[in-house]
Amino acid sequence: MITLKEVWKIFSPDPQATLSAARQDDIDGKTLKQQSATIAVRNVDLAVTPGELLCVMGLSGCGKSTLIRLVNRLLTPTSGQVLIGDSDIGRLNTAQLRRLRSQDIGMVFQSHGLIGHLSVRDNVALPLEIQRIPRHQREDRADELLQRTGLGGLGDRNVSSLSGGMQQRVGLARALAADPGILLMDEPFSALDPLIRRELQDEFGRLSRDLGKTTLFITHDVEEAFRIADRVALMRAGRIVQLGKPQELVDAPADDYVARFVEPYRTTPEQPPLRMVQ
Ligand SMILES: Nc1ncnc2c1ncn2[C@@H]1O[C@H](COP(=O)(O)OP(=O)(O)OP(=O)(O)O)[C@@H](O)[C@H]1O
Repeated sequence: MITLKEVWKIFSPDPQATLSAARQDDIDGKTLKQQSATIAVRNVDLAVTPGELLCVMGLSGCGKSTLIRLVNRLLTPTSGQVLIGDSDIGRLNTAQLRRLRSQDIGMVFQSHGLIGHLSVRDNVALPLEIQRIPRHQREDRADELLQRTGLGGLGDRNVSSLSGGMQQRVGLARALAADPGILLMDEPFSALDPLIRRELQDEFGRLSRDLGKTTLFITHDVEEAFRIADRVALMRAGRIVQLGKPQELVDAPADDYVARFVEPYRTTPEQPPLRMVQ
C-alpha cells in the first residue's frame, strides 16, 4: 500500500554530489558538516501492507519526520521512489497530488492545525467542504466521526474550548472524514499527558484496525510503538536498522543499538513480560 524503494533524502547545497559520495561511502560526518549537508533518509526500503499499523521510531533527528513527509510529497526524494498502491507519487501532476492528499491520505500531526474560530463539527467536515460535498451530508459524516472518536454531542463547541486530548481527537476525526485508505500520524500524542496519551493510543489502535486503515505512525517513544504497532521500524541516522514485530526486536535485536532501545522490554526471570509487548 505504501512502498519506499531505495529512498534517499539529502539536505545539502548540492544534494546529488552528496548522494554520489554517500553511495560510495566516501563522505564522513566532518565533511558533511563542512558542506552543511545532512543525509536525513539513507537508502530506505519499506513496505506498509494494507491494513497494517507500522510505527517508525527513533531518537530526535534520526529522520522520522522527513520520511513521513516523503510519503505525502511535502518533500521529494533526492533519489528513489515512493509508491501509494501502484502509483509513483513522484509522477503525479498537481491535480492528482491534491486528490491524493485530500482523499487517499489522512494526516494527524502533533500540532493538529485545527481552525480555532470554527466549531468542532466544521473542523471535522473541512476536507469534505474542500471536496464540495453538500452541507447536510458532510455534517452527518462529521457527527458520525465525532461519535466514533468519543466526541459525540460536542459538534457545536468552539474547537479552541477543548482540552489538548480532545483537540487531538478532533484532528483524528478530521483525518478520517474523507475515508482515506491511509493515515499518516506524526507524533500525534506526544504533547499529551501520559494518562490521556495511553487512552488515545489504545483507542486509536482499535479504531485504525476496525476501519482497516493502513497507518504509518511516527514516534520517538518505544512504549507507544510497542503498544500500538503491528510492526516497528527503528531508525538511526537516516537508516532503518531493524524492522519487525515488537517481540522480534526484543527477542532478536539486530545490533547493540536496537538491544539498548528495547532493553526495558527484555525479560529476566524476576521480571515478567510487559503487557504491551505483542
Ligand atoms: N529542511 C531541512 N533542511 C536542512 N536539514 C533538515 C531539514 N529538515 C530536516 N533536516 C535535518 O534532517 C535530519 C532529520 O530530521 P527529522 O526532522 O526528519 O528528524 P526526526 O527524527 O523527525 O526528529 P524530531 O523527532 O526531532 O522531529 C536532522 O538532522 C534535521 O536537522
